[in-house]
Amino acid sequence: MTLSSQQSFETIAPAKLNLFLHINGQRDDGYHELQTVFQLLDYGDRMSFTVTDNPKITLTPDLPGVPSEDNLIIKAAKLLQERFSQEKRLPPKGAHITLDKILPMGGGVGGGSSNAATTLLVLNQLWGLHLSTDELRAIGVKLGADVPVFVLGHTAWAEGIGEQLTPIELPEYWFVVLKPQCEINTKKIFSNKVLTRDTQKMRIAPALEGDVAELGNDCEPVVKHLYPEVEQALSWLGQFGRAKLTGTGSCIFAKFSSKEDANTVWSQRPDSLSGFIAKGINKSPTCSSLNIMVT
Ligand SMILES: C[C@@](CO)(OP(=O)(O)O)[C@H](O)COP(=O)(O)OP(=O)(O)OC[C@H]1O[C@@H](n2ccc(N)nc2=O)[C@H](O)[C@@H]1O
Ligand SMILES: Nc1ncnc2c1ncn2[C@@H]1O[C@H](COP(=O)(O)OP(=O)(O)O)[C@@H](O)[C@H]1O
Repeated sequence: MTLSSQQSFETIAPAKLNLFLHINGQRDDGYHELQTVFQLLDYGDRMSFTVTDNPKITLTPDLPGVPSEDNLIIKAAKLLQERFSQEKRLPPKGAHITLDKILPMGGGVGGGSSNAATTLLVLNQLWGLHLSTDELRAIGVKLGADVPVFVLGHTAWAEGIGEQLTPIELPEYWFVVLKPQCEINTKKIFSNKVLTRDTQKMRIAPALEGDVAELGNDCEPVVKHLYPEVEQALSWLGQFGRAKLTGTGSCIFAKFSSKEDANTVWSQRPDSLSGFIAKGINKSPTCSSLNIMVT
């Protein structure tokens, strides 16, 4: 049975970590050129989708602080509805979507982008649109630089503004991800005058595992300066391994070779730090259950 003959679908929208993040320049449109590795995690928001004949897109529950029209899920569904009308020349279908948000917002783990990509992948199939993954990636990048990697649905080496992707296979390590008590606006960090913007480009996705461990995040000095709570969290986690910022923060992480080691550190964390433990995965659960080939 294909998904287009189904009416409902439930899945996890996974989180990501940036195992390192280099900023190599700035384009004329203000966006920054990056090199990074996106590591997908086996931890994320639960989402469900039910097709409706009525063209309305509804989402429950509301996300506190995010008006419905700004929610990336609604924006993604509406962009896809426009394509539906163009391709099928029929009145568009609608959807009822539920979101069980567990990922910290403004945390650099890509929750909003992952929600948007999951919406594109699932509704593409439930509405019987049959757009290719490349077409969905092109729609996704209009919603945010981080969306295409979640459409690809694979841990990846990334360049450009984060949309030029090469899938890679990494060992499935465990990560302790800690969330200091602050949310960080991506734009605020990227517009900071003293942000490093001239890290030399690496010529190729390095033989990743060893090399990536040594590489840092160019946003870290600015974020540590503006948010002392991030600096404190980094020094606490740094006692147990190499601790790094993900994206523009505020979450930080360190890698462990077993769940037990990760748990030992997690159980000792200060009360001021929330977060989660997760395993690194190569392929996203949504792409696996939708039988999408990674290319
Ligand atoms: C920095 C990264 C690294 O993974 O992650 P987060 O910390 O946000 O998760 C991403 O590139 C963020 O992607 P995303 O959160 O989708 O960003 P967008 O909505 O496209 O952009 C938000 C703002 O960040 C700036 N921006 C974003 C990406 C980029 N390559 N250069 C930029 O200068 C732009 O000012 C833009 O207005
Ligand atoms: N579905 C969504 N989930 C989370 N955030 C969303 C969503 N839609 C819009 N947003 C907005 O995007 C901002 C950044 O989202 P998020 O992906 O959680 O953080 P980050 O980009 O730091 O990983 C949020 O603070 C919120 O204002």
